[in-house]
Amino acid sequence: MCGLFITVEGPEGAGKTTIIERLRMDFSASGVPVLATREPGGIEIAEKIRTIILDKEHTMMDGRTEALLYAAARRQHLTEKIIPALRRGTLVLCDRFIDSSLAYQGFARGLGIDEVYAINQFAVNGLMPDITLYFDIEPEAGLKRIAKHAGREINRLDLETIEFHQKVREGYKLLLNRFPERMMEIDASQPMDNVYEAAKNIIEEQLKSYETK
Ligand SMILES: Nc1ncnc2c1ncn2[C@@H]1O[C@H](COP(=O)(O)OP(=O)(O)OP(=O)(O)O)[C@@H](O)[C@H]1O
Ligand SMILES: Cc1cn([C@H]2C[C@H](O)[C@@H](COP(=O)(O)O)O2)c(=O)[nH]c1=O
Repeated sequence: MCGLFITVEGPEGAGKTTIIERLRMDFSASGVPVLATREPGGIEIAEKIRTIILDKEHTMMDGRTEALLYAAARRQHLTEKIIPALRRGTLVLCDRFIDSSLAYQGFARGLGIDEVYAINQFAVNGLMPDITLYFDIEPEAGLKRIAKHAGREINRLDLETIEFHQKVREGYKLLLNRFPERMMEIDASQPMDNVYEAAKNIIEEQLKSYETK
């Protein structure tokens, strides 16, 4: 695989989507081929799965069903969009990936990080991100941001209890210890420009070491 695969993770309202869009525009303007995409979604089949998972009416959805649907959406997104882009040498910026499943379904939902990792290994077939930027924020602060964000639809996962969102953050902290070689933490409670600069610097460093390989 030739391109660089960067994922951005974190609790709700950490600023992932906003910063990815700014990175996409800036890298693209400086001539770097870049693709910004998201999970669950990014392509038609996965966007349809997203609608099913996040529908507020689906309160009866079983935790394992939820985990399998995220993994299925991921598989299709990888094969149809991410892998072809990486083969073309593109910088891929993906809003959430496998670590969301580990933190939300594995830890917060209580299915087990190892169990959810196993079903996801079947989905990704060994393809892991080169770098994962973890945007850290207290869930209360992140949820306040999205409540203020005009036009941001509130989905089934947003409506989970504050304890659930705190467990998501705790889950991410466990993952930082588990994958120190690829996961890097950024304080996302900082002003937007600082978060952006921190993310951009890390990616530029990666691009440099990648070019010298
Ligand atoms: N560093 C920041 N400081 C203040 N507000 C921010 C910051 N970053 C993002 N925001 C604002 O917070 C809101 C949520 O941002 P964004 O949608 O990028 O978060 P997200 O991490 O993608 O959320 P989710 O995963 O829940 O979709 C937006 O209104 C955005 O403008
Ligand atoms: C990929 C993935 C996502 N989730 C959760 C996290 C969020 O609550 C929603 C996605 O909404 P966003 O506004 O696009 O962030 O889905 C999850 O629980 N597990 C996953 O694997």
